[in-house]
Amino acid sequence: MKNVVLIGFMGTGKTSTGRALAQRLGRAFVDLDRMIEEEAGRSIPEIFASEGEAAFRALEREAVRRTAKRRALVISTGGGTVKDAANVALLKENGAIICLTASVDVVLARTAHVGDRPVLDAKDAGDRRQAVADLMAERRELYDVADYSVDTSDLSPLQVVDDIAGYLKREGVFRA
Ligand SMILES: Nc1ncnc2c1ncn2[C@@H]1O[C@H](COP(=O)(O)OP(=O)(O)O)[C@@H](O)[C@H]1O
Ligand SMILES: O=C(O)C1=C[C@@H](OP(=O)(O)O)[C@@H](O)[C@H](O)C1
Ligand SMILES: [Mg+2]
Repeated sequence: MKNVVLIGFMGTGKTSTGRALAQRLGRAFVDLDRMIEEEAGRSIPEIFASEGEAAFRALEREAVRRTAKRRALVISTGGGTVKDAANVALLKENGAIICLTASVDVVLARTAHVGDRPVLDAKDAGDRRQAVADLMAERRELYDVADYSVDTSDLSPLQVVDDIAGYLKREGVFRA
């Protein structure tokens, strides 16, 4: 049984949609960020502040290594997980890769709370919209590894789940 792996930029809905999709499919759900937080006993912003991004990325690689070899999961990645080619290869080995996208303004609205997403906060030099636009442009090609993509800008989480479940059914990944 293949995993279903959600990738995409911050605020596209990977965590919330992944949880709902897992419920819909009757599959176990793993959010890599939550897994890292639970194991470290600290939040993602705390890990970034105390140990830096490189240390976070090492924890993320380890979380991917252990999770990707499991079966029949819905896995939500973090927005930067696919920066590492080895992470992508591991996740693809046994996973259907679904990319969630959203417009700059929708991402801006969904990530407006400063303090939750240290990568975006670090890039925000007073113009948060510009920070989102720049980082999104910088990372756009990384998300091309997906087998299927959904623009979530004008969809409710439920509609996103329906869309992905329809794709999986058509592809025969799950009897969704
Ligand atoms: N399709 C959607 N429509 C409206 N709000 C959404 C949608 N998907 C996610 N959200 C909201 O956007 C915020 C970020 O979602 P989240 O699942 O954490 O995204 P990600 O994990 O991709 O960063 C949350 O407040 C969530 O409730
Ligand atoms: O894009 C990134 O580099 C990051 C995205 C975050 O996950 P979400 O995309 O779920 O917010 C989290 O992994 C960390 O803050 C770094
Ligand atoms: Mg998330």
